[in-house]
Amino acid sequence: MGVEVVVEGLTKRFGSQTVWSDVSLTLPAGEISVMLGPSGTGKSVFLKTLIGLLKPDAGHVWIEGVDIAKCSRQDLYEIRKLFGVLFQDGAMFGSMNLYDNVAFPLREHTRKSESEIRQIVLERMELVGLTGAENKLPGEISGGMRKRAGLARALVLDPEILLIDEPDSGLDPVRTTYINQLFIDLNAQIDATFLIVTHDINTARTVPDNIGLLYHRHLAMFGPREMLLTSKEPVVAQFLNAQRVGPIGMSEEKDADQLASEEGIAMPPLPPLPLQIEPSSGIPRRGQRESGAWCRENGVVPPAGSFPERAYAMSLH
Ligand SMILES: Nc1ncnc2c1ncn2[C@@H]1O[C@H](COP(=O)(O)OP(=O)(O)OP(=O)(O)O)[C@@H](O)[C@H]1O
Repeated sequence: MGVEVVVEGLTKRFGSQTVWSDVSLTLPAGEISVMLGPSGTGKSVFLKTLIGLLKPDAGHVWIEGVDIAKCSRQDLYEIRKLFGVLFQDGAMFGSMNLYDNVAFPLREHTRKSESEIRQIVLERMELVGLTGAENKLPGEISGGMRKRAGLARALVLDPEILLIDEPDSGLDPVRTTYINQLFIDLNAQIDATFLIVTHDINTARTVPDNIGLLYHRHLAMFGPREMLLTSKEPVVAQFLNAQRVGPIGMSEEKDADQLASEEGIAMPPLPPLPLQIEPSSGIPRRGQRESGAWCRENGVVPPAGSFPERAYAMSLH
């Protein structure tokens, strides 16, 4: 089972620029969370701070009783072994074939024999659908394959926490759907805690158990998927439904004139809530909740046409 990540009052500055301040959230163990936010709001900086590559100016990141923000180098080294990280471009070594790229963390961080390494590498490559591509160089394969190779490499040390930065950037919609299904299936299989940074609204609406939104130097909201998808909070509703009307402008916040010009233009109604993607095995993930459960428990009526209505209609036939 993955481990919980507790973030408390986290603040990060570069010189006089505050990237975000007072960010508090808990990534529940074994669940999938997605972090959204307009460009430049510090999503990548947030991932790097969680893994201790960047030091926050204030706050804590608690993992298994250790505060990443303040711990010793030795503790950080140990805690990092819990993480698997997939960077945007897969971050492959260009001169090594995929096999050697995927084997790299095992050769660096373990004393496993080459035959043990071979078994793990081939298993992980099979998991991400790259069997047969072991001898290819990163430059010889597509962006989608590079991402999957990066994922195989992030998985070789059996991570408890997977941080994934924009897995869908540069991928076509079909490949994005495949990689999203892969995340759901992986989560079902390895039970790690996932945090995915994405700009893809469809991914955010259908993949995670929880959604967070960074906006204007703070965490606007973090919580269960259905909570954010039904939220009428203007920033959240605008972002999750990709609308132009709302407080978010082309370059961050809209100014008073822009907002005044939108007065009287109502936000369009929320679209129906989609079903969450299920594992292809048909066996529910450990952290999976029934679609509509959050809405029911919190007395929220989902927008017309959402999953519960459909499920209800189907159960009548
Ligand atoms: N090492 C650094 N030194 C100084 N400033 C930095 C550093 N890393 C990031 N920044 C700044 O922090 C801000 C947030 O950057 P970050 O890459 O985290 O944004 P993002 O939300 O991931 O953006 P995008 O969605 O466009 O990838 C930016 O203004 C960036 O210029």
